[in-house]
Amino acid sequence: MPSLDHQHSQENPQREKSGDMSLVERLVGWFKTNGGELSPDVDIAFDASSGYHCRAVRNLTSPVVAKCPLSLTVSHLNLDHTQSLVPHVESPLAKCMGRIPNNVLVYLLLVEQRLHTDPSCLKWQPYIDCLPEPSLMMTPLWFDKEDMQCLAGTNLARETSVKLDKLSEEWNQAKEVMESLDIDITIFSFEWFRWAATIISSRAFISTHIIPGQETFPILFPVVDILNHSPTAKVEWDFHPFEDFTLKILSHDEVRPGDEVYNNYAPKQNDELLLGYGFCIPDNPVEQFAIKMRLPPQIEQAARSMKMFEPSNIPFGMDTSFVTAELNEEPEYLRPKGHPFGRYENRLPFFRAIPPRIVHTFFIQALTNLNLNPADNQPDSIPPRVIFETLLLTYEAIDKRSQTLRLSLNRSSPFSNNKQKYAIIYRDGQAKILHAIRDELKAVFNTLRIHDGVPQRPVIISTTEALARLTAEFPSYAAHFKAGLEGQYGVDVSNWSRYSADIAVLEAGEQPAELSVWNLLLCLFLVLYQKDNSGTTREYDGFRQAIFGWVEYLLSQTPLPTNVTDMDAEALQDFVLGLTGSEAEAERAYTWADEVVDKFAFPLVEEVQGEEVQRIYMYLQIGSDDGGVNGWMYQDHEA
Ligand SMILES: C[S@@+](CC[C@H](N)C(=O)[O-])C[C@H]1O[C@@H](n2cnc3c(N)ncnc32)[C@H](O)[C@@H]1O
Repeated sequence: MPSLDHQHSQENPQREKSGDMSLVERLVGWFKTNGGELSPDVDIAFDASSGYHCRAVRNLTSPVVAKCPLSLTVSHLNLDHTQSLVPHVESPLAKCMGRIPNNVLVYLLLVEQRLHTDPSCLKWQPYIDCLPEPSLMMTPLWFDKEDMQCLAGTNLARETSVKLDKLSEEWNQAKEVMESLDIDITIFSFEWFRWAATIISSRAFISTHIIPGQETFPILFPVVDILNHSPTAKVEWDFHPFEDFTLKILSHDEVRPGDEVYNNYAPKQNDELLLGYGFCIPDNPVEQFAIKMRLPPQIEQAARSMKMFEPSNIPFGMDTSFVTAELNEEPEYLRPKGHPFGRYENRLPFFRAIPPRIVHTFFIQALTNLNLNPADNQPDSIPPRVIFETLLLTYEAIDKRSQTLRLSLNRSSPFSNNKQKYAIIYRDGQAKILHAIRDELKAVFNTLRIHDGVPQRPVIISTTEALARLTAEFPSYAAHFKAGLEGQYGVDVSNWSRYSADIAVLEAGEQPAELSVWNLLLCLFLVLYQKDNSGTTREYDGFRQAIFGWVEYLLSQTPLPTNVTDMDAEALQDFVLGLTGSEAEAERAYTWADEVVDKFAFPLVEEVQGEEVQRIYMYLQIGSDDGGVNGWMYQDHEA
């Protein structure tokens, strides 16, 4: 297959010169002669970064910038000889009507108009000659390997290959149909097919307003489509059905001579702009982060049978319309604070960035993780423990996603081309949103931390705080436990910051230890609690001691196991002072602690002196006091 450049330079050397003003003059002449209107106050200019565009040459005397009659439009309809809405073109492609989808037929028509050498077949030549060349195409469909690297970690990286696959499938099917109809396909190729698809995605309008009452299809309006996009342009699209389309600038008297006159393609996010048009808007105000998520089918089925998709069972005051909405492949969007579309209704401020369907998905998973029956939960009084689990699952998913799309700091190297420039604008904008939402969720964890004292509300703690409580409440047991830690893990327990630093280092290495420390600690806590209850050691005055309160809470969530794991109970003696009970009791305590850790412990990355370290946390509350209706969940936590 000859290369594109070679192919088109052979046919028409003029076409090499994008920006050639004689081509524009020819286009405008042709347009006006055939019933189009272009304001006398504007001209068409060209620059390398945004191509042809419209510019005011003087103050605008009227809002009308351009008006294109239906008769000049390009669409598959031109191949349909049974209609009289638009002129017909004589083309063998007419035989493909009904055999090739309309949106694909228009690609073939464009390629034919672009490459056919017989002038008598060319209906829109002045227009086609001004369309950007393949070498100027900027959408990811035209990215090379290096350009694609700029999209690494973004949703568009995948969508680009999905779109290319779909296009290639459409091309293969179209080719098959043309061959079966004995159409000469020498001028057609996938490369030109891709060019035509890009022309349509970057400049076609939808037919709905000019040809109402018919299935929607893409339609090109020559000259009107020369205006570039600005998200702040105030314009009116004035369609006269079956007649013409006029593009008007509202507040036209604000446009100064020399200003670019913009269209507004409607609020579009950078993924849509980049994929369809090949450019992006820096700091695009409507930018969101697309996310697709489904429950595993079995869990979804079970949840449905438990009526969890009934609107009356949707928690947190969320909008319930998603339960009846058609499930499709469309993504949903994470919305950062201050988004112009507003955020999602939710009684819990930290969930307002997240679409209700996604929160609901994690809510169901949270109930599953906690072995709770949905019927026991009133949607308007969900226990904080369940809220916390939902938050944790949401955070973990967003945190994981944000690992694959890091914030890029101090980008200093220049872009090697405009494709990369726009790809990076999009990529960095996406990373900024994702990390802002991750930080918003993470801020809740920061408020739930305690560093000292007996907590008066549910908390999250690492083994550092648990050991500190142990030292305060049971000093001799703590001393024994710490000696065990030093001996077994080589950590320095002489003060809490040294311990934290050492355990974090182990966590990052090949033998992470904090889960095991939790296991041992909880085992000790239980032993202490049981001793106390049996009245053999000391008096227990209920909630004044955090450790006993925590054990009671954990026992309410995870009862003592009936089956125990075999273990070396003697090894426990290095940590649990005076472990004189039966071996079976020690094994039971250890098994219980293991189950609790397995179910409730979670990793959280925190920043210590500018470095990210991972610690293992537990959610704990004292006894049954879950923080009440005005608890942490209803506060707005600053990221
Ligand atoms: C409808 S056409 C506008 C006319 C186009 N400039 C041309 O040369 O024919 C849309 C294309 O214009 C360019 N474009 C539009 N708005 C832009 C903007 N704000 N910044 C950069 N390029 C823009 C993109 O290449 C886009 O695919």
